[in-house]
Amino acid sequence: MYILKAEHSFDSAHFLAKYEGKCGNIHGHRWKVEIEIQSEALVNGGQLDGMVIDFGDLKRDVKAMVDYYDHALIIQKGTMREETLRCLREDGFHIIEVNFRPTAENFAFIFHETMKNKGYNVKRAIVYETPTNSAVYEESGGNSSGF
Ligand SMILES: Nc1nc2c(c(=O)[nH]1)N=C([C@H](O)[C@H](O)COP(=O)(O)OP(=O)(O)OP(=O)(O)O)CN2
Ligand SMILES: [Zn+2]
Repeated sequence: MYILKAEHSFDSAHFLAKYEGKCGNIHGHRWKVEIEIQSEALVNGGQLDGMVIDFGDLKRDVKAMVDYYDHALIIQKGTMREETLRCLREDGFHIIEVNFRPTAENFAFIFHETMKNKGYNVKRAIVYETPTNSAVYEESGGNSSGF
């Protein structure tokens, strides 16, 4: 089994609604995202000879995915007053509303599914919220579709 890994980071702020403690306040992270893809075989012949896929293509797709969240305030829908949201937006702040609680676990799942939907055979997605805290999502039983 071959496993390729690409990583990219994004900087964004979030808060955990209904969380008792400091993470209930707006705070920022440099989120690091690692995507691993797997393949039993390598390409035979041509430009991709000896590769699973070109690292350049994998890196481009991971970067595009995480760049969407870069330098934004990520808010779970329904956890901030509409008026506050409107004022922040009117003042030019970049707000991204998501329909999940913005935890490392949920981001790991979202990034796994996003890459899978692009056709990659994703082994796992790892999201570091801090240099020492990370969450992993992988499908139980493995996944053998895609690249
Ligand atoms: N299982 C999870 N637990 C927590 C998550 C999460 O995504 N999944 N997230 C948070 C907060 O967002 C928080 O930012 C992380 O908290 P913490 O580990 O306390 O990080 P710090 O590096 O700021 O901790 P210090 O020890 O103060 O340096 C909470 N839990
Ligand atoms: Zn946090």
